Amino acid sequence: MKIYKAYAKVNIFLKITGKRESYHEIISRFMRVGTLYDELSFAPKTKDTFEIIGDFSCTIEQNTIYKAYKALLDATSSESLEKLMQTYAIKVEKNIPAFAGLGGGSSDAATYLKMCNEVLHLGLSNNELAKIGANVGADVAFFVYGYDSANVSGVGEIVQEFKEDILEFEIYTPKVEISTPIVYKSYRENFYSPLDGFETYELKNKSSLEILESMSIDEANDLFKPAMQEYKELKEHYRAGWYFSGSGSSFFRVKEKSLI
Ligand SMILES: C[C@](O)(CO)[C@H](O)COP(=O)(O)OP(=O)(O)OC[C@H]1O[C@@H](n2ccc(N)nc2=O)[C@H](O)[C@@H]1O
Ligand SMILES: Nc1ncnc2c1ncn2[C@@H]1O[C@H](COP(=O)(O)OP(=O)(O)OP(=O)(O)O)[C@@H](O)[C@H]1O
Repeated sequence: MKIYKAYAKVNIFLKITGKRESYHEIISRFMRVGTLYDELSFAPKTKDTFEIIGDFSCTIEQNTIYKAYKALLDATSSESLEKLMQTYAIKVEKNIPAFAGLGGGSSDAATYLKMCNEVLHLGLSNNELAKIGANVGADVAFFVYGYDSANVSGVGEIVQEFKEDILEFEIYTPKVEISTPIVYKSYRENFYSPLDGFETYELKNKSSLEILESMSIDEANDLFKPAMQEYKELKEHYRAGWYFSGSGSSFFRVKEKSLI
């Protein structure tokens, strides 16, 4: 059966620009990590209920793939979608670590939406799929569009392709289970200092390499300081010259060879 790749991302920069109810508005450069992906495919079922075959610590109901199925069913009321999932399981070769700030759950959800759209000929556009996925996870929209690099804003729903050279990354994910809501809450209570319009404009137009060469880890990512405050053990893992992705716990840096 066809294998679909669900790529990881890193946040080259992530700055908060305001609040929207319990969420935060951001401006962030997302870059896809070409060498790190989960592999999704349809597979024969081993039981009668909705089935995800793979190494997950969460329940089916908590799995972003199941949430994406529910959201797609809600949006389309497609009988063929129900039939598809009565006939096949979703098999996931999980390579992207969880609680890592690499968008693994969101990427799986986006890939699942695209797989169903393709095999069932649902004819949904990327805009429609991104809207359907928005309630599953803030990063789903980026993965639906499938850009190598993009400026992402709003609470993740505005995705604008950014044309630039793709970088290769080294990624280090310490075994620290970071909760995204806890990090955002700490940011709001202890570090809230939204970026203004001019600074946002400047950042959106700089290449990822320029950004990484000109900003420190805490300048590039507003969630780094709150993550360090809430998870003190992160300090043992930080090394000079590395950057922080999303709400963590992954650190990354550009591989030497992509600088040549
Ligand atoms: C840190 C990022 O990964 C950046 O790439 C995302 O902003 C977070 O993406 P995510 O883990 O998919 O987040 P979600 O599962 O949608 O949201 C989890 C929780 O994080 C907080 N949250 C998330 C996104 C956002 N723009 N503002 C927030 O305040 C909210 O408390 C929300 O309930
Ligand atoms: N398809 C999925 N893949 C991985 N984790 C999932 C998935 N669905 C639900 N989860 C649960 O979500 C939590 C972490 O999700 P995820 O791997 O997306 O982490 P993350 O690194 O925090 O992502 P982000 O970069 O969006 O912050 C864990 O509780 C995990 O069990």
